[in-house]
Amino acid sequence: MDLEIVEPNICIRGCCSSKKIPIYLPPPSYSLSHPIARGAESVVYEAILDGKKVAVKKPILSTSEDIDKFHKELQLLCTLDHQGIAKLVGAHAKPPNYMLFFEFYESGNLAGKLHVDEWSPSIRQALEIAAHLAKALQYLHSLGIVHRDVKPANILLDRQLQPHLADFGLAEYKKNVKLVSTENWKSIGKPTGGFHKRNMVGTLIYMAPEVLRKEIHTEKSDVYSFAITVNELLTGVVPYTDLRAEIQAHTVLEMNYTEQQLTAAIVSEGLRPVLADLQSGAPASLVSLIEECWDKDPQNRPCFDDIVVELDSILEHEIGRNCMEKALEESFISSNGVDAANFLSYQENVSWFSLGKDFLKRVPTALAASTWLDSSDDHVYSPVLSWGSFASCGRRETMEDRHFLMPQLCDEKDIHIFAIFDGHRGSAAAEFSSGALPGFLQNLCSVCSPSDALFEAFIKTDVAFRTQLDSCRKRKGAVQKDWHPGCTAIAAIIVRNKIIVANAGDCRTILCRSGKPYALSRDHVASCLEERERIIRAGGLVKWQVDTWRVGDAALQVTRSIGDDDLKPAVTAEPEINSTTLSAKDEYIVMASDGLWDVVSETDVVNIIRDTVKEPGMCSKRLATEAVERGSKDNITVIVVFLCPVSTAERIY
Ligand SMILES: Nc1ncnc2c1ncn2[C@@H]1O[C@H](COP(=O)(O)OP(=O)(O)OP(=O)(O)O)[C@@H](O)[C@H]1O
Ligand SMILES: [Mn+2]
Ligand SMILES: [Mn+2]
Repeated sequence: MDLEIVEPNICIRGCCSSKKIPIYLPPPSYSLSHPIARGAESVVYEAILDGKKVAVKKPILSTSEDIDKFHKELQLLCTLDHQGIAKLVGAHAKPPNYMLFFEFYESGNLAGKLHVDEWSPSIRQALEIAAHLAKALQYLHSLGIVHRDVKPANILLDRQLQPHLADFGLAEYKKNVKLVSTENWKSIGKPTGGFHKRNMVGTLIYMAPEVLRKEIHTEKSDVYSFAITVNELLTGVVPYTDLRAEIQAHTVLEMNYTEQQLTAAIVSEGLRPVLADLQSGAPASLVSLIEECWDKDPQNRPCFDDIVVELDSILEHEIGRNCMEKALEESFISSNGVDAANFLSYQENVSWFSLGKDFLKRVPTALAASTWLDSSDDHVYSPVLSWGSFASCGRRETMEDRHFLMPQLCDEKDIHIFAIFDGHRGSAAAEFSSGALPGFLQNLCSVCSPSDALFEAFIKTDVAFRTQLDSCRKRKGAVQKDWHPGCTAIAAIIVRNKIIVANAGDCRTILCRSGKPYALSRDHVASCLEERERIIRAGGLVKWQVDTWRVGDAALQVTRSIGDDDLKPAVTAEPEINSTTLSAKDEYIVMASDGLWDVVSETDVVNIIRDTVKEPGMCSKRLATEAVERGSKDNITVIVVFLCPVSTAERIY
């Protein structure tokens, strides 16, 4: 952006000057459109400057100290030029309007991206953001500047999701930082109850122990905040929001935990956020770098010169790994003969999901008028839904669970479908079913009731999968003859105030009604007498093997499933269907694969959700994490659907 510079380009006080950035933008060159953020100390607007979209930060000036602060921020910004730092393009540095003009970053700040958009970056994306950020901080520190407010809300993302460090409101030359004086604390906010509290908590979770003790802030304190931020990026969890019970409260943000308690725990007990876990794919070297960076002793934390080198090498390794996997896939695809060594990778390379999805042509949305809403009754209770999910492979090496969330089926705002498939003997059946079931349901919704549609869709999906598997077997060598993948399935349809759950296998759905859990499905396992008798009547074989009742030679524990063609028809795909009418007493449903229910009881689930921020994605994640911690050895998938509005205060902020 080449803007005309009016000489002398120096502020009234003589402290801010620049060769490139105009300090007195003439009012006709810009127009503010609307505020996009309101901070404690400023309002940020979207604006147009010389025909280009920009962001304008306009400080709230109430005292002469505030004007000093503006000059300091401008002075620093004029000296900075780095692609990892939010770019200042101009200023208006005289009364009555003090303003800073920045390049506009389209994807907002990292806090919003993670917790409002629920973006979950790949390991590679997270590493790239961390590396860019580390370089920006390395640059700042090389100029002798400490930022002192590194946190996701101050990291802006452009369209390509590259990070740009922003908000130099607290930045300072190292030589000028004496003590973190109360002056900084004063400037953070006038202590007006709720706001003050919220702002303090939002900030203090990123502050290093020495800063919390009001000792000196050094560049190592930025290293600490950087570590908390990168860990948040990897886990997607707001720091300290899923603390264990031993420390009194589960969530800081619910304010059970006072600032003083949290500060004390961080400073004296060495409390830190839950570290990113290796199961999620975070490289071990990255996890230990985070731990080093948040060491309680600033001297033990590495400097950004070292962090940059380390992150670059972790990133290179990660890219190398991705390339190798890709090369393997490609070499596989280009080789025609599929030999035994390739067999495993073949199973994984057939896209069973696409096969399922393309199995029948879906009805164009406009045509698929559902009859489910026809029996309209004007006075029925209508629940207000919000939903979220979380899936983890837990301690297993592979993930065989699949799930889908299909709110607003066929654009109907009152029809929602959610489903989980738990694969066994490979993930093929689960993958295929998650692709195929929605299409079948969509086709059936205009011709039969929701429960009939569910019943039919389960059967059709099972037949389709086994047909598909057969035709793969016929293509010579493609799929082994004795490979019989299967999956359990649970699906819930919510139509206005009715919920209908279809289940085949041991996934489970519960409804929390007046604070108590009610099962909306029954587990189909061989340890259940009724199911055992049904299998035998259908000509199947049930034996006590090792520790429990199991079906057939495959020794399956579940008695109903999609796929498992060696055990058909005894192991049926016919679902059992339950339904209920919802009222204001109904709070939420939880659907999960057996990986959760094996170790967490229905009552525990209700208790855990009670203590978790009321955000369905976070509740799902919290339940799955709990199951892993309790030693679940299985894959875990959880879907939480709230049935009544949850106040935003109880959600994230
Ligand atoms: N250049 C920009 N492009 C897009 N959004 C921006 C830009 N600058 C700021 N914002 C938005 O405004 C918010 C506040 O900006 P900034 O942190 O600089 O202000 P602040 O008043 O110092 O805030 P705080 O209350 O955190 O101290 C950012 O988190 C971001 O969402
Ligand atoms: Mn900020
Ligand atoms: Mn600020």
